[in-house]
Amino acid sequence: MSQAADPSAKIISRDEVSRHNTENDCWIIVDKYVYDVTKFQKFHPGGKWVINQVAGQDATEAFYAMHRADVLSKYHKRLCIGVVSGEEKAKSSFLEPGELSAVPYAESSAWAPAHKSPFFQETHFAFRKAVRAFFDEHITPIAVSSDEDGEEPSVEVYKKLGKVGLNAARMGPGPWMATPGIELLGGLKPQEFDCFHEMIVHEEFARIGTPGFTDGLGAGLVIGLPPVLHFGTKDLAMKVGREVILGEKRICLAITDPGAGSDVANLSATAEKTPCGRFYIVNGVKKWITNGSFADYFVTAVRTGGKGIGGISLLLVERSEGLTTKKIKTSYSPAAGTAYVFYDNVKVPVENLLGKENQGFRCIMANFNHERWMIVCGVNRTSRLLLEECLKWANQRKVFGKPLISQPVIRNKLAHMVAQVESVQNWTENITFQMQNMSYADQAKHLAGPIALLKLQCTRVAQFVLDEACQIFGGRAITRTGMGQVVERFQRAVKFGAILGGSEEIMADLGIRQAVKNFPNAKL
Ligand code: HEM
Repeated sequence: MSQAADPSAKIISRDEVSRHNTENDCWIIVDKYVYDVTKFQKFHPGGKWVINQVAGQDATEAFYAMHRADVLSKYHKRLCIGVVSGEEKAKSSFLEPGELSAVPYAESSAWAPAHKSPFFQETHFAFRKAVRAFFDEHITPIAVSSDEDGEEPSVEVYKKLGKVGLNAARMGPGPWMATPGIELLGGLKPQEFDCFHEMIVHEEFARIGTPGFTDGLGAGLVIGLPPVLHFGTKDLAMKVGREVILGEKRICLAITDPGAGSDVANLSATAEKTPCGRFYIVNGVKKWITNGSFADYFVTAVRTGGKGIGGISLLLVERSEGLTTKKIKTSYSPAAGTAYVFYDNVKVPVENLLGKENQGFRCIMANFNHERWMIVCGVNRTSRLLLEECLKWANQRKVFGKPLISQPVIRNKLAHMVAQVESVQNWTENITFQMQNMSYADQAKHLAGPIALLKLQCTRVAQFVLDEACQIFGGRAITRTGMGQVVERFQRAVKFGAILGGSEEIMADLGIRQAVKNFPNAKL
């Protein structure tokens, strides 16, 4: 909370607070601030009785036993009437926008006190701070309620992200970073932007802690736009790239047929050329298309040739006559805009072919590496967020008269969570370094296997972390509001990463198949 927005300029003594100790005149202290909760009591979700018990008192300990710190930042402006005298300079319990968490392991090691990183340098530090501040100020305040209400992000939100380069950044380094009309955060120059800056962006999106709404914020763009930029004609890449990067239009990737799933080679949607040769006519259905319900563009996998991978092409289809979408009720938030896409004789200009006809499978596979790596960055950041929640909770929650963290069984759980999250982080940074130093084509050749295995490990770890987090939070982990809400939300989304972009089973198989390719006298 910035000082400018802080209504607590008035200095109030503890004595003065203690005189406001009745139901009709009720002040409390939390941290260094004084709150007048007289009117608020009757709206308090935990009831007025609990608040009355601490009227006129320092309620800091009681408060933190029951709430997340962000509850206070939400109500601070409305209820705060001053600061306790002599404590004006004490550190605020709120993080300033962009500030790092002081909880151990809440940030990756590059950001930990006294640590150094071979990968993250000055530009990354400034960039992370600015990106986080942007999210803290513009996105996080609407994220929880949008996730809960299933409200899709508006075009205005997309435009906001576009203006500061956060749509472009999710494509990775490339000429699109210099799209006119965007100004990168943290004073970063387009030519300085690398894969580690991109990693930061994916991580900060995930740190919001609302997987459904966060997917609504452009998961479709991250996987849908790269094929246009890499395999579309120059004109198409320029036009669509600009519109999507600036947030004026939304895009999604429509590969999965209801019947094919991970078995992409067997998809059945068709595209037939018109006799004049100028259009394709597309027919078929796609399912589980993230952002499909509000997308303007659909990068669609279609069958243009015979059976198997040799008959697949990739087409950019605009929302137009014959194309309709219908929302799917998923376990995570409808804010992700997950949808069916129906194609009924949709006419698509041949110039919208991405790559070559019947060679779409290659484009799809090349795109998968980036998608899987992006999933890893986001999922492991969410695991880390859960870890932070658990550390804070175990520290503040008292059971049997002692903080939860004083129980060896809880410390043991936390130790395994930390060890696993940090392992994935380090492997991810290594892979990111390889990506940074390989061409897009070389990445497809050399990193498909390692990225697949990394994704497998990452989503296994996420499920382990989530399972332990549930045990640590107990009933709160299955409650949509309150202390365990981040854990609860992740329970409804954890399988997303384990299935999308290739299931864990496919990832394991691909990883080993790729490795076997390089065996001398390979037997597979
Ligand atoms: C500025 C003062 C306060 C505000 C703004 C506030 C706000 C809230 C909110 C929003 C909730 C709903 C759950 C959540 O989202 O976390 C809640 C629940 C609750 N609050 Fe407060 N609260 C305040 C002070 C207190 C105090 C001083 C106590 C106890 C002495 C207290 C005890 C509780 C309890 C017991 C619950 C229910 C928790 C649960 O269901 O697990 N609150 N409060």
